[in-house]
Amino acid sequence: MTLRVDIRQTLGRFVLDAQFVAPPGVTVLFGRSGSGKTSIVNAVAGLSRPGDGRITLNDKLLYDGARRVFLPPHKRRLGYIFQDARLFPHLSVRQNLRYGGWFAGQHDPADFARVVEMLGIGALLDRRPGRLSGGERQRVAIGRALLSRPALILADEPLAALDEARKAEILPYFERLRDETRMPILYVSHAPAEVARLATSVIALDGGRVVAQGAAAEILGDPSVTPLGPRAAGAMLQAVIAVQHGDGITELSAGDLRLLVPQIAGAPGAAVRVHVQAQDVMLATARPEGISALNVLPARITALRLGGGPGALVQLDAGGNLLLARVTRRSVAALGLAQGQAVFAVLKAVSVARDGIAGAAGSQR
Ligand SMILES: Nc1ncnc2c1ncn2[C@@H]1O[C@H](COP(=O)(O)OP(=O)(O)OP(=O)(O)O)[C@@H](O)[C@H]1O
Repeated sequence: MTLRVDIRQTLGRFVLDAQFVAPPGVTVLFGRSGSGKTSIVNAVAGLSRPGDGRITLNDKLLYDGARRVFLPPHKRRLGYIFQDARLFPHLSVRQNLRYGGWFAGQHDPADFARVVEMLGIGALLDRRPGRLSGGERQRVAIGRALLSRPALILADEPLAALDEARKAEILPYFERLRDETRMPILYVSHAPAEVARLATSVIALDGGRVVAQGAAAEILGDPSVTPLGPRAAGAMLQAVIAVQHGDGITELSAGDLRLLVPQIAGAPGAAVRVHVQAQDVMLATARPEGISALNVLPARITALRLGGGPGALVQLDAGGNLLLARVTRRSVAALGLAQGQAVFAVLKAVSVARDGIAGAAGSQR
């Protein structure tokens, strides 16, 4: 699946002027509030009509301003997951799920059973949505979207209305959606941890424009792309489980790096992704001794971005992986940090999530 978007739209005083290509996988529209994420989703869904441009999904033309083509929403084969689950309150969970299949013109019992099992909603089938928790309702909404056999799922901040515990409950289901069904998803988020866990590619938005697009690790590791500001910056490393140590430590391998994290479940070889927030990385010009941090990584400075205030973002190459460190300008001057310099990165905290079919999940400090 490849979605191609090239649209211009004036919404009051806001001008959306966005061009991007969403390759297969989870493409996250990432940007602060008001950057135009929902406006793009609405245009792709056919809920709004851009003033000009073109939208295609594979070979299918959804919208073409010049040729006056506008495919109505129900002909676009899209599955929707909103912030609020929007289930039919008078129907049972089973009927809500069947509605998805009915919309696709078919009910495949094997498919139904597979989706119910994947989302762990078998025990809820006879309940009405009013008697479900927010997290359960959202799992049913994911199931309903899947069973409509869409060509693309649109997920507009599907976790935003949930508390932290419910978010942690739902995120693994989106990972399973990504890794097991390979369903293409256009996912709206302004939460860096969510982006680091789920994104295959990232489209960074600012003021209605695409400021960067590319593979998740590359965009998240770029100090010049900080849609939410440098405080929220953080890199994502793709790794595999290398060794399960007897003392409750898991050793990961990422490029030429070895990382130690508190134990996460999974067999050696299982793919994981590691989110390292820039504020959790300290820099030293010599290898620090007598330090409690498990991960002190040799690295090289590849870019430096000085902010307008007291802060600076430093991009590092550590064994072929991009990392970001947030330090003060004062430290940059005191340590004489410069591009090309060899340093040691001290990781104070990382979080680890599954990545790919054989993955494992967990989050550690
Ligand atoms: N129909 C409309 N008329 C006027 N202005 C609009 C309309 N729709 C959206 N806007 C404006 O366009 C801008 C982008 O809105 P949009 O909802 O796409 O942003 P967003 O990135 O999804 O934000 P959020 O994360 O808060 O949902 C906002 O400034 C909004 O006020």
